Amino acid sequence: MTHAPQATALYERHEAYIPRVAAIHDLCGYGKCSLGVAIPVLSAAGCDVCPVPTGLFSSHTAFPGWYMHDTTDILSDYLAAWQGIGVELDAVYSGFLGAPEQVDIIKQVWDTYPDALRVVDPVMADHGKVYPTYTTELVAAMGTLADGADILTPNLTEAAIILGREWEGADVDGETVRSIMGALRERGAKNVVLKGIEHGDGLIHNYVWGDSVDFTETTNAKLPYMLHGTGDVFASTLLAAAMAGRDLACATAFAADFTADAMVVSAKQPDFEARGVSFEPLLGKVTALLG
Ligand SMILES: Nc1ncnc2c1ncn2[C@@H]1O[C@H](COP(=O)(O)OP(=O)(O)O)[C@@H](O)[C@H]1O
Ligand SMILES: Cc1ncc(COP(=O)(O)O)c(C=O)c1O
Repeated sequence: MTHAPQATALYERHEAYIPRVAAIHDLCGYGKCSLGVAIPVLSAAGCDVCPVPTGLFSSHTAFPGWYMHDTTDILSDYLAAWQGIGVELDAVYSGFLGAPEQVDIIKQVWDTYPDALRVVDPVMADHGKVYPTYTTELVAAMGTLADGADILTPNLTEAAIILGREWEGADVDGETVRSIMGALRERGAKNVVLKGIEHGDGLIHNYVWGDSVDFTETTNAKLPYMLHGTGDVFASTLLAAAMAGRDLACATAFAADFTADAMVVSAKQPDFEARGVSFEPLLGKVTALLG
């Protein structure tokens, strides 16, 4: 007998209610990523997005000569002021961070809002390499944040770092996928979405597994180019679908399809490989999640 994967929604959407999401990411002046993706995508899903900037960047670090301003010093007062005016949150979505102290600040936010959904995109590395602004301390701290997530969305490099394992490239077999996801769950992550796996079949595979979803795989044709910002588009659309009341199997499939569609739109723009992923014309698909 075959067993159809089961999944239950992590967030129950009530028709007239607008959920509030704290988006804890950097702000980039140029390049499609982080808050520049999270704010429009979650807003299109009818969420009230409250940004917490972890840093200010002139551009995505894929561009040479980028400038960064670390905002760690302002964050405690910034968040205390929210408490002063009684801000309530339904979800806390963190991504690219500027310093290890920011992990403690996010854990304080979790403590302040114990019922809010904790979504951790452990943005810190790709293709076996840590991003240039990430120190050893920040990488270690990010691992502890991953352990407290309700939804954790690492790529293979980030998963290997969190688990202290060797990065084996993007082409890993099904047994390795289960072993990585099982180990991340054992450390404490409730649901894991493992992104960007290849099995040499011309497809990109994403996997989701956790307390609220049986082990499920989604596949998309692998497009013959890479663009910066796709990780943020994937995580933001996944959360948009979850906040619209979709279960994580549906949300993962939605995110993978949306990201691939955005990559196709991007390829029609001038100089597209430099400008990163363009998703703006597709935001109506996110709003349609509410229909
Ligand atoms: N070349 C591609 N073709 C199709 N989908 C892609 C491609 N690159 C990325 N994606 C989609 O975007 C998701 C996020 O990928 P990626 O940008 O590699 O994440 P990260 O930046 O966090 O490593 C993938 O899991 C996949 O669904
Ligand atoms: C400033 C900044 N923000 C966010 C990201 C994450 O971007 P991506 O979605 O391309 O993984 C990066 C990656 O290098 C970055 O440099």
